[in-house]
Amino acid sequence: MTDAERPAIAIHDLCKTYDSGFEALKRINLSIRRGEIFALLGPNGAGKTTLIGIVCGIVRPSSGQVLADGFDVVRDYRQARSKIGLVPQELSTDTFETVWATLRFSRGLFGKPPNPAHLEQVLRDLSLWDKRHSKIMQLSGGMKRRVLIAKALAHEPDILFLDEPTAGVDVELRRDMWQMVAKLRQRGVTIILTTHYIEEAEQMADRIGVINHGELLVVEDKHILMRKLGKKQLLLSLQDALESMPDSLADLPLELDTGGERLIYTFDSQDERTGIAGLLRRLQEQGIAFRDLHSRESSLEDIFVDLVRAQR
Ligand SMILES: Nc1ncnc2c1ncn2[C@@H]1O[C@H](COP(=O)(O)OP(=O)(O)OP(=O)(O)O)[C@@H](O)[C@H]1O
Repeated sequence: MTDAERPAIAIHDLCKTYDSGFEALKRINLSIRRGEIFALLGPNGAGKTTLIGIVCGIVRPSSGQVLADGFDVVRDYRQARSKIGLVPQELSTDTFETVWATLRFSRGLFGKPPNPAHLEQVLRDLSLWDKRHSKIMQLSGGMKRRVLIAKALAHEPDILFLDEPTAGVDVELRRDMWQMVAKLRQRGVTIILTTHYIEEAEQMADRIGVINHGELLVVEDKHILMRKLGKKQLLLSLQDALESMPDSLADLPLELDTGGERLIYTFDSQDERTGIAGLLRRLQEQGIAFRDLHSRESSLEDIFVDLVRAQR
């Protein structure tokens, strides 16, 4: 396999059972391509942080194998880890050290020779250059988050993990972060992120993985996922509210919404026959009049909620 063909991360039959006996990951198989932005989505407790922890060598797998750029994360821990930058969820950066010293030290930990020009670039990209001599504990929460990212990039990793990068950050920082992600991607860095803001994944990611109860439910190209699992809906605002769905319409994929004031008709966006003409005819026969109608397509969030619900 050439360098270009080798996946950034290759996960084979990965299982994790914590000492408590809790099975956090159940035979995960996943290959992350070089240079892609991969969004890992899942509800609370799904196993995302456990998975990231294993890839980054923080959590020990129970069985299975993970390769980062070809290096086994357990056996070749140092080489594997040097390929990876991790921006963790938690802020554990409250130190007396300055921003600059922290970055220099972090780079040194990975055995990389000093490179002040690289560190300067990272700090400038994150609007932290003016703060380089500040002690980290004196920075604001948003600035500390920027430092976490800078720290993860100090050793020039090829693979970057962002665990809930935008949870609780303000609009400006969120925008800066996404600009930075776009820039890193242009340089060929592989980016894996978890987020509760599914809209962000919808905008940024090339591929989406959905995990729940330690199982990967889907891994798919974002556009294919939206096309395959996306539904379209026709929303009809009724002239007069209905108390309940008339029996005569029970055979249709219809729901009554907002106190009987709206009918929602769901159809498959791939299907040529939408059934809308038939629906409108039947409504007319029933004397159900509407004052407005519009259509909407399911968002990634709708698809995500459906997938997780279906597993339950
Ligand atoms: N050290 C541990 N011992 C026992 N169980 C654990 C441990 N760490 C995590 N778990 C359990 O494993 C499951 C997965 O946790 P994990 O943190 O990986 O989920 P997550 O998808 O990252 O959730 P969140 O979105 O809330 O961060 C949870 O049920 C959690 O309680």
